[in-house]
Parts: sequence; C-alpha cells; structure tokens
Amino acid sequence: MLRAAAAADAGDRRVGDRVVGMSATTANMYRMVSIAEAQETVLKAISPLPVMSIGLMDAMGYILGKNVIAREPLPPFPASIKDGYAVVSSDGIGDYDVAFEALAGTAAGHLKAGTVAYITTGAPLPHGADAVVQIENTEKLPPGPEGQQRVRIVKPAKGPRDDVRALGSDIAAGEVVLAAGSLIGAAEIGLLATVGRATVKVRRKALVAVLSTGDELVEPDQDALGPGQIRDANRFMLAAAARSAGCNVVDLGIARDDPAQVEAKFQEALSTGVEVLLTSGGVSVGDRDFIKPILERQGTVHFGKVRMKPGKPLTFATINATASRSSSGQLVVFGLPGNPVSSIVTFNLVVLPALRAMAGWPEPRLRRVHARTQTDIKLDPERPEYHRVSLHWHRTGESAGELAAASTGGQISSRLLSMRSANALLELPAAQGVLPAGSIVSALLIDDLGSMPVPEGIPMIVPAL
Ligand SMILES: Nc1nc2c(c(=O)[nH]1)N[C@H]1C(S)=C(S)[C@@H](COP(=O)(O)OP(=O)(O)OC[C@H]3O[C@@H](n4cnc5c(N)ncnc54)[C@H](O)[C@@H]3O)O[C@H]1N2
Ligand code: MOO
Repeated sequence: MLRAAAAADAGDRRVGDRVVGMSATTANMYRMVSIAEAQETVLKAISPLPVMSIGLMDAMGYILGKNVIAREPLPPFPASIKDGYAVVSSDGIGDYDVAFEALAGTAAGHLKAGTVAYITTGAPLPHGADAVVQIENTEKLPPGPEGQQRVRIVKPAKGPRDDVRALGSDIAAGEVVLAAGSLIGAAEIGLLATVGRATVKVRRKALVAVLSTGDELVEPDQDALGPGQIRDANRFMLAAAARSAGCNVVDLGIARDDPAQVEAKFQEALSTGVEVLLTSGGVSVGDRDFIKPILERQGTVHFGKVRMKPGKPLTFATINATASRSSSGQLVVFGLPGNPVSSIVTFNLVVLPALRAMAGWPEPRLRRVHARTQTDIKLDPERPEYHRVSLHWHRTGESAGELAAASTGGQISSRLLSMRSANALLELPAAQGVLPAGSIVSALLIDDLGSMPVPEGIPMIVPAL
C-alpha cells in the first residue's frame, strides 16, 4: 500500500493512497505515482490464478501450468524419410527382388540381405535393413520368373542410416517438450498432441467485467444522438481487448453518473464472481466522478493518479471478494479514464500485464523495441507521453534496416483515430521542446509485428555464400 502525500485536515480519514473527506472533489489529493510504480503496485497486488485442465482443442493462448514430458521417443521406431526401398546399405548398386512392402502404419517386417523392401515415408524400417534408397535413384524392372517385383538400385545408399530417422531423433523419451510457463500456440498444441496430452494443465484466465459510466453515453445502435449524447465506445473496445487477451467478458452495460447505480453494478460484478472489473469514466476530479469515492468505501485504492499521458486519472483498487464466487478472493478494479484513448492506452500498459500475470505469464509486461521517429514530435513538459505509432521495417542503403515509427497524428486523448493501426507506443520523456525526426526512441509493442504495414522496397535477401 502506498503512502498518502497530502496532509490530512482534521476530520478527514486516510484510505489507501489518499487522505479523504467524503466528496468526490477530493480525488485530486492522490499522490501522482510513476507508471513504473503503478505497474509494480498492480503486479504485486495480484497472483496467478489456479491451474485447471483443458482440452487440447481449447488450449490455445493459455500458459502451461506444468512441465510436459515425452513418455515415448519420436519417432517410436526407425522410420523412412523417403518413399523408396529399404536396403542393406552394403549391398550397393544392382538388381534386387522386392521381398515385401513396408507401409506406414504397419509393423516392421524382416529383410534379408540381397533383397529390398518397398517402403513409404514414415513407415518403420524393416529389421535387417539399415538405409533407404529414394525412388528417384531406382528403376523398376520387369517381374521375375515367379512374378516377383524387381528393382534396380542405380545410386546406392551413402551408408547405414541414409534417409532413415533414428528412433527418438525428433523427441527423446523423457525430454521436456514444453516447460511450465510456456505460452501455448499452434505449434505447442501440435507438440502436446504428439506426446499424447489430450488434456493439459493450464492457468485459468481472469473473468473480466466491463462497465461504462456517464450520463452522456448511449448504445452504439442509437442512430440519432440527443443533446449532449455520445455513443459508448469504451465498453466494446475494452471487452474486445480483454477477449484478445483470452479472457471471458461479462458486459455490465452503462451506469449513469449516480453512485447508487454504480455501486449496484459493483455488487453485480462481485456476485457474478468476476476477478477483474474495468470501469471507464468518472475517475477524474469532478463532482460527478464517483468511481474513486465508491472504491474507497468498498475496498483499498492503491493509486488514483499516474504521471502519464494519456491516462493520468487511472485508478487501481482491490475489493475483498472472499464471500463471492471469485476464485482469487479479491475483485481487482481498474478505474480507467473516460477518454477513449486514455482507456485503451492504460489498458495496454497496466491492465494487460495484470491479466497476463493472472494467466501465469512469467514476463507479463509489454515487449520493448527501439525505433527511429519519422517526424518531429512535440514533448509534454509534465508527463511522459505514450505516443501512438505504426512501426514498420525500414531499410536504408546496404544496412539490414531498422524499425521506423510513423505517428498516427493528433494525440489528444479523445481522438481514437490516433489508435487506429497503431502497433506501438513510443515512450517519450517529459521534457520541454521537440524531439527531432530521426531520433531513436524506445517503443512498447501493443500488436503483433507480423501484422505491421507491408514494408516497401524490402526484397527477399538471398545471402551470398
Ligand atoms: N479539473 C480536471 N479535469 C480533468 C482532469 C484533471 O486533472 N483536472 N483530468 C483530465 C484527464 S487527463 C482525463 S483523461 C479525463 C478523465 O476523466 P474521467 O475518467 O472522469 O472521464 P469522464 O469525465 O467521464 O469522460 C471523459 C471524456 O470521455 C468521454 N467518455 C467517457 N466514457 C466514454 C465511453 N464509454 N465511450 C466514449 N467516450 C467516453 C466523455 O464523454 C468525456 O468526453 O478527465 C480530464 N479532466
Ligand atoms: O490523462 Mo488524460 O488521459 O491526458 O486525457
């Protein structure tokens, strides 16, 4: 828990990180913490969720809860790498009777020296054979006097083991094929299937609820806006962001700027057993910003102001939920700012690492890269700014190239277009002046670089050998 910086007036009480009277207007008394401190506070307050069993078809995107060890070797028998003929390599070139067919999915037969067996890719090498000659290095001969198949080996096997996968050469028996803490992707699912894990132990992911607050908000399907109304963007955006982190989402709808309505929604979150509640709006310092005072009454507010742009009023609290169905024993609440860009940027910087940590990621933070800016960027003198950019690969001259950062334009926190196609947040320091184009800055990835804009003028390189 953090230290309250503001001095208490007589009659005020200390709650979590702040000294409060009871009105919402005291919300500006929170100590402004750094983003690093905010992230650390959140990660300290949460723990990985319990391990559960899941079917292989549904395991994508989970973190493995236990090491997975191969019980048998792969291949489980010496196997042919080619369609061709199983041979005794020392027999060499010559004409041979085809003694039998060794097909994939059948048991290995026995081959006598001086004969060959027709073999398919993946079939067990017959006992007695030690190599395979691919079909291209053979010629089919007319059948022998008793009608038996015959073949000419034109180019012999290079020696024993030629075109044979040795027993256990892909996976050794007893090998750890996946370590606890691994993120399960498509290849990992293939490995799990290979080693016979039809169900796997993975970390559960948080059940997340989303709630928008504000008298001005209407549903997106409202065609004509009334006076002062805007459509609710955050609830849908945050639900999608939580889902793309693999979480199931409960939609709590919109609460009006009325403490009773907001509190009723919090109760609904608790009784549904959600582990994480994302609210947006109502966390600033106005008389109608009720989120902080409600959180103070219901639980512990760990911070309520962060030195960052956008996202300054970001609020983080925990509410005891031992009486609810939540398996973590607490409801973790992120009070995200109402401005849409502030809410999605704070989601990426603070909520996403928390969801990942709950899901068991050993390193839940966003990945950092370095990039070169393409335009001048004005800095904020007071708050470090997370400038939205689209990163793409840029090649200059003969060099391998580097990531170039194209700004998404106007960065005001209401302009959601600044997040469109953004795949990274530049980490700009709080400073006077302008960061000149061509500067190298660090950037946090908020999207997969595999979907970055198609780089222009980057041909496939064939290395000169
Ligand atoms: N006196 C001060 N006022 C403000 C400060 C401050 O330090 N002192 N901070 C500003 C900053 S920075 C931010 S960010 C905002 C955050 O305010 P709230 O979290 O209380 O959000 P609201 O006031 O409810 O809304 C802000 C803005 O966003 C729109 N909004 C809200 N919810 C949604 C939604 N679900 N979908 C789309 N748009 C939404 C809302 O209509 C407002 O325009 O406070 C500043 N004020
Ligand atoms: O912190 Mo606010 O998010 O700048 O608009």
